[in-house]
Amino acid sequence: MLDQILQHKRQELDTLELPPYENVERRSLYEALKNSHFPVGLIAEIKKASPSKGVIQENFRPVETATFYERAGASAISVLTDQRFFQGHRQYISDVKKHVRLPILRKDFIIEEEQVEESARIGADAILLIGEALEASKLHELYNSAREKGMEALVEVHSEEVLANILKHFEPVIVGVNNRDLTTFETSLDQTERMASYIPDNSLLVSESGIFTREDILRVKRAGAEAVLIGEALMRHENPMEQIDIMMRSEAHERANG
Ligand SMILES: O=P(O)(O)OC[C@@H](O)[C@@H](O)c1c[nH]c2ccccc12
Repeated sequence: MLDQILQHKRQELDTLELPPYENVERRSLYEALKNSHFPVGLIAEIKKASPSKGVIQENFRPVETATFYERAGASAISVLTDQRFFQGHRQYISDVKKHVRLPILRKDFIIEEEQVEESARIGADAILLIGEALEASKLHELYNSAREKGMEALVEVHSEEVLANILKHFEPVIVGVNNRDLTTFETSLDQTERMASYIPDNSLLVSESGIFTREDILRVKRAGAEAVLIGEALMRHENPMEQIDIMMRSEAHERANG
């Protein structure tokens, strides 16, 4: 599946037209995650559909959902912009950015410099860079480019080998472990537990995908995650604020902390 997506991205790049610059104030994803008032930072994701689950939310209203996430105390918002496989759009970033004060992560398959420039123009605060989709040297180059443009990057990995390769080049400030294998869609929180010991001490670990309950959150937190990235569990709920409350603010957290 990942190969198919990347092939499509390369085709899209041939006709990519850069939009004009949105005049935005950039916000730090890292700071927002560190300063979470929940026991872990929360990146709340906006996605209409995915290749593994099909349409997740029929009545899709990205701006409204983003404002609910913000009111419920999320640290940051992730917005899918891939059209073909996730029914996203780059316009959603500009729209959401106008209505919330949280940092916004552009969730897409970024493989070339033009997409980094595009992300800066539409007002993204951070971009996703997927270890499994990029050569480590290319990933490093795009990472530096994002930083130069005033953005941050969430460097996502699934496997230990891919992480090891990246660490030969540099230590990303924010590392995401994707619990989902993008080639098979197999998802297991074991992945965060397996990978945690390989993450550099100074990197902030985000556990991504397949998180549905407060027990799931406690589990990845215990493994060392300082933040979680949650999509489906919030998008399927008709009241995402209540769902965030249930998952993030539980007494179970207080017991675990106290
Ligand atoms: O909906 P979930 O299982 O909570 O997962 C969210 C997020 O981790 C997932 O959308 C994701 C993680 N890495 C990606 C890379 C591309 C597209 C999507 C993703």
